[in-house]
Parts: sequence; structure tokens; C-alpha cells
Amino acid sequence: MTRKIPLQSFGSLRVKTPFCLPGQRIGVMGGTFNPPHDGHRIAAEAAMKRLKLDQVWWLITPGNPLKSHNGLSSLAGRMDLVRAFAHGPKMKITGFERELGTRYTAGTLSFLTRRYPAVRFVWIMGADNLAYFDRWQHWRHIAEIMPIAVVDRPNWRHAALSSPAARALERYRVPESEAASLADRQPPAWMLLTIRLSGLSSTALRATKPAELGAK
Ligand SMILES: Nc1ncnc2c1ncn2[C@@H]1O[C@H](COP(=O)(O)OP(=O)(O)OP(=O)(O)O)[C@@H](O)[C@H]1O
Ligand SMILES: O=C(O)c1ccc[n+]([C@@H]2O[C@H](COP(=O)([O-])O)[C@@H](O)[C@H]2O)c1
Repeated sequence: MTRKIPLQSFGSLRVKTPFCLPGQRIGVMGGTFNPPHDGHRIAAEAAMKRLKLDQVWWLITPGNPLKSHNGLSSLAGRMDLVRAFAHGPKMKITGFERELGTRYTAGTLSFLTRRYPAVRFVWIMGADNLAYFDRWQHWRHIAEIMPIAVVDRPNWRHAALSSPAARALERYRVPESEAASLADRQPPAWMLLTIRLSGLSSTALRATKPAELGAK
């Protein structure tokens, strides 16, 4: 049963998203990307390949509702950094949540599936996000909107798999061997994708290269 989140206040008709076609499989990888790093690229490329996606949308958030925004570079600045970083015609960079008027993933994903009912979307997030997923707004509903691919991250696998959200959604977990069909599945459906691990984080990069990032 899918509960619909009202969108009237979003002015959603004006929102521009990357071009997509009915039947395509699209991974949506939301993130702060302050700055982007190879861990993001490895996750996006692994999801593209294993889930047999046609595109990955790097969805740059105006600001994660659960993170402090101190030292957060502008949305435009982060989008420029990601554009210079995420190569390949199947990688699309977008910041449409600002136009949509939400920072909350439930509203974003609800909007996408209503606007593009014939596109097969998958939400992509790191294992650290599954560990705290139960703190997200309408998290159970998010799991009902589209399949979720959780990409492994060093030191987070155990916390992710034993988290309240993972336990609540355990019966909807799909074996990794079926990754190629995740986008076709009726949600809730999720899997942990074992990928090449990267210990990189934006926090560590900000600590080592503050001058280059030009926080605004
Ligand atoms: N090294 C990594 N391996 C796998 N997934 C990652 C990695 N780094 C980030 N991710 C995932 O990519 C998405 C965007 O991450 P984000 O922009 O917050 O980077 P971050 O390095 O986690 O940032 P910060 O250190 O500022 O929290 C999130 O879903 C996050 O879980
Ligand atoms: O909707 C929420 O409550 C929510 C809470 C925390 C994070 N998110 C989203 O999760 C994505 C990953 O965020 P981050 O900061 O870990 O890169 C990004 O799209 C955020 O907007 C969403």
C-alpha cells in the first residue's frame, strides 16, 4: 500500500530534471558531495554496472536535513565540483530538490515516481545512511516508493545490517545475486551491494584541503 505525500506546495510542474525515457532504469544517488570523492564514483559506477542502469543521477541536496550546514559550500559550487568529477554520458548531475522545495527524500522520490511512472528508479545510498535510516522523514514510506541499493562502506556494514531500519525491512531484502533485477522489482525491495571499498569521506577531505574547497 503506497501512501501519497501531497505535492501541491512544491510547484512541481516547473521542476527540471535530467532527460529520461519510459522503461529506463535510473539510479538516484542523493548526496551532499561537499566535496565529491572517489568513494562516490566507485558507488555510482558499481550501481550502474551491477543494477544494469541506463543512468545515474547525482542528486545534490540543498542540505541534508540531519546534518549541520556550517561550512556547507553553495549548491551551485557543489554541482560544479560534481560535474567536473562524474564523467560519462550516463552520469547526470542535478539539484532539482531546490526547485522542488524539499530537502526530504520522501517528497523527492514521490515526485519522481509520479512524474515518470514508467521509469524504473532505484534509490542509492551508502551503508552509513542505512544505519540511521530510521531517523529520516517517512523512512518506511521511502522504502515503499522505489527499490533501494545500499552500497557497502568501510566499517558500516555491521551497523547498517543490524540497524532498526534493516531489521524492520529484513523480509524485503533481495540477494545480491539478483542485482540485475532490483530496478524491476515492486518496492519494498532492497539489497546491500558489495562493492570495492573506499575509505574516503568528504569530512576527511574538508579537514585536509579546506583552502581548495572555498566554503561559502
Ligand atoms: N566511501 C564511500 N563508500 C560508499 N558510499 C559512500 C562513500 N562516501 C559516501 N558514500 C555515500 O554517498 C552518498 C553521498 O555521500 P556524502 O556526500 O554525504 O559523502 P560523505 O563522504 O559521507 O560526506 P561527509 O563525510 O561530509 O558526511 C551517501 O549515500 C553516502 O552514504
Ligand atoms: O529525508 C530525510 O529525512 C533525509 C535524511 C538524511 C539524508 N537524506 C538524504 O540522503 C542523501 C545522502 O545524504 P548525505 O548527506 O549522506 O550525502 C541526500 O539526498 C539527503 O538529502 C534525507
